Amino acid sequence: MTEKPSGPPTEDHTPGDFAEAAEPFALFDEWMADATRHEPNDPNAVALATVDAAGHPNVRMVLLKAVDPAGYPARGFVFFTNYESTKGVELLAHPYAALDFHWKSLHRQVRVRGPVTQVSDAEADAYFATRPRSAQIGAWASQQSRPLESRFALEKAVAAETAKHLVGKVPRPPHWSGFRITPLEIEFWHSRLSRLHERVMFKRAEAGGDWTKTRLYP
Ligand SMILES: Cc1cc2nc3c(=O)[nH]c(=O)nc-3n(C[C@H](O)[C@H](O)[C@H](O)COP(=O)(O)O)c2cc1C
Ligand SMILES: Cc1ncc(COP(=O)(O)O)c(CN)c1O
Repeated sequence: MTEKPSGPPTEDHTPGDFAEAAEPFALFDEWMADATRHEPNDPNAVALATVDAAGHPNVRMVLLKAVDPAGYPARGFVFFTNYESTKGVELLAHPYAALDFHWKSLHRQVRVRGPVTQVSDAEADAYFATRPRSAQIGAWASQQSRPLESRFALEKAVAAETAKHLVGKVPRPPHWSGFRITPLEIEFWHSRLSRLHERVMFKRAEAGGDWTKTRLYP
């Protein structure tokens, strides 16, 4: 396969030396803010890796909905899904995950690994309440990741749920909620010329612990 040029030289995409950062959360916020300005869509899209009961990896995209502010005990990365989906079942059985953000137009990648916890009902309710009504109905209608007989069967389920929730607020389905990944590792990657990329890994032994920072060969 011939390689297409991947845009302008990238030396200038990250002014300053991001290896100077003392801790990863502020740097992540900066990079997410840059992505929000530059990516054409879904700057918060992230690949989420889990493992199944056989120890086999699985990966799919989700949308990052929050990064906790400083001071939050299990400060981490939050997304929402159906707990009965494949990812939901895998995370409930083996609550450890990896994330991979790739902001193509910025030539940047951030990788995260850490233990996973369930968000509180209050957090899930608060986020669910912000979703468009049609997406709230969809959360009731979709048995995510289970076999669907036909598109018509889904449309019937949507119609039935719409009829059930004609008036008033749509409550959050009990099986629809969020997961929080509390990072013990965060790696920042920025492409440089000749594949001599910049990599900086932050690690800590436990949530709330001190970060160590290491440069890695590209
Ligand atoms: C850009 C993008 C963002 C997505 N965001 C979510 C999300 O936040 N939550 C979710 O449940 N599925 C999301 N999906 C769908 C998932 O990738 C996946 O198809 C679905 O959740 C089923 O995954 P599972 O069978 O591994 O549980 C997204 C898909 C794409 C392409
Ligand atoms: C099935 C599903 N659930 C949840 C989400 C999360 O995003 P939102 O809450 O904005 O719908 C997505 C985003 N594509 C999705 O596809």
